[in-house]
Amino acid sequence: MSQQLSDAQLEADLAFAIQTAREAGERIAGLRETGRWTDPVIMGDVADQAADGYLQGYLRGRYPDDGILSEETADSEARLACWRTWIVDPLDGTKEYRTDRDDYAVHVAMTLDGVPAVGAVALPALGSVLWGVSLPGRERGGIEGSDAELLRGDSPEPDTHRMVCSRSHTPAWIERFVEALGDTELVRCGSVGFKASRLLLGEADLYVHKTGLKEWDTCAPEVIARALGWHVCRIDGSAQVYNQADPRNDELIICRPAIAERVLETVQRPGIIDG
Ligand SMILES: Nc1ncnc2c1ncn2[C@@H]1O[C@H](COP(=O)(O)O)[C@@H](OP(=O)(O)O)[C@H]1O
Ligand SMILES: [Mg+2]
Repeated sequence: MSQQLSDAQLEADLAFAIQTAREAGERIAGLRETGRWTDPVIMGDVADQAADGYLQGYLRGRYPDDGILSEETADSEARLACWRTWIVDPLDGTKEYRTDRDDYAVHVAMTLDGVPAVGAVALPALGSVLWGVSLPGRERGGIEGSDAELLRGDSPEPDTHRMVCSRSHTPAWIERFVEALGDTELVRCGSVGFKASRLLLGEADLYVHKTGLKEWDTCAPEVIARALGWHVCRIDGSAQVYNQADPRNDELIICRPAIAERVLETVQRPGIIDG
């Protein structure tokens, strides 16, 4: 990172991420509550567009020189030249939103030269927003709209690990992985942001996914997990680099640093995810 973000700018960016994630989330929760759309797919599309329009309008107005990468808007290579790029998922966990479940989220993150910096994950059905700053040396995170305290990555390990995995894109290798890791039970739910929130709220310990993720799925959840000292990496152990020309990044591991080596050794063992 060649340039430095001032403390004042960091505060403003964080407040902006929290506010816009919360307000976009309130909009899509409200849309669903109206009961106006009886076709769940149409309702999901309407919510996607409503949240995206809101986020894009706010972002373009406030930060006209920053890059934007959103799941719901045609991509532009202009963002590749930007020091600051916002990466947003207006509705993560679309399938769950459509089926009246609580496990969906709005993600708003900001990256600096591809490094995750600021993030907010709104959980509209729960009325809360998790937030974080993951810049090295300036890490901090928390939750608004809830009395809960977020768990740090060095919090004690339970004897049996609870691993969150996708409800609707459950990979075939997951049972092999869980058996090889031992003492692990599966918790299936939607949305990357919602899954990361399970770890930070003490309801799960580990998240491993291999295929189909995009930068907007992982960026804001990664920021918050890193901000609280959780280990976040790809399946080969390397760090995600954001604002790439191809937003498909596929993989994500989030776990406590204390078990990172064991998780990586198990997931990389021949025949586990490549079998
Ligand atoms: N195998 C796969 N193929 C396509 N998309 C996938 C995928 N695995 C995860 N995703 C995407 O990652 C997000 C979280 O998935 P899941 O809820 O299954 O964990 C979803 O984003 P959206 O809901 O924003 O489309 C989903 O589309
Ligand atoms: Mg998504």
